[in-house]
Amino acid sequence: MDDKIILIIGPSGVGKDTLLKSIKKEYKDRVNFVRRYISRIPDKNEDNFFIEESAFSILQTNNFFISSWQAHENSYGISKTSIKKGVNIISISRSKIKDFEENYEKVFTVNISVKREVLKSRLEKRGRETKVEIEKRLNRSYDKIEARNLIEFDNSFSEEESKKEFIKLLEKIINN
Ligand SMILES: Nc1ncnc2c1ncn2[C@@H]1O[C@H](COP(=O)(O)OP(=O)(O)OP(=O)(O)O)[C@@H](O)[C@H]1O
Repeated sequence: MDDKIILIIGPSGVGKDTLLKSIKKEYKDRVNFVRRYISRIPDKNEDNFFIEESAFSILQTNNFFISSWQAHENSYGISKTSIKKGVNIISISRSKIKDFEENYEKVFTVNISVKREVLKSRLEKRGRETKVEIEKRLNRSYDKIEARNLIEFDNSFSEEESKKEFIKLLEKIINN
């Protein structure tokens, strides 16, 4: 099977980690859920590697990451060795799509979105950020996404419904 990279992008709080977590058990033998290195403590929806900022910069200097970025004052990275043969799913920054498209032929980018008021209520309910930080996230504006294979995914529905729709999409990509 050809290697495939499925990039998951979308604003903070849109439900990326929740969506990936919901399908993990079912797909763990068919899909590599790539864990990110993050310089903050992961919350309960995440399965990532937490490392100190100082360790992060050592890894970065030593070319450990295929892609790394800063978001909301934290560092995020994907190690080169964590991408495996077959299908890989990775939650990344929308600004880093090219890092993968330059290295892999079959890259699919799934843009997760919800309406502003849904995003607001999800961020408030999660309670990870302060009111001011939430307002900043809601007021961020986004440029047009440049991606080779861009797929839009509306995540405004219940977790159950979103999961079903996401599985449909995933099957299409895997069997494509
Ligand atoms: N379909 C859904 N229906 C209702 N609530 C949801 C849904 N999906 C996610 N949530 C809730 O919304 C909040 C944000 O979700 P999550 O942390 O998965 O977002 P994220 O996109 O991964 O954010 P970040 O990029 O900041 O890590 C969580 O509290 C989660 O429980």
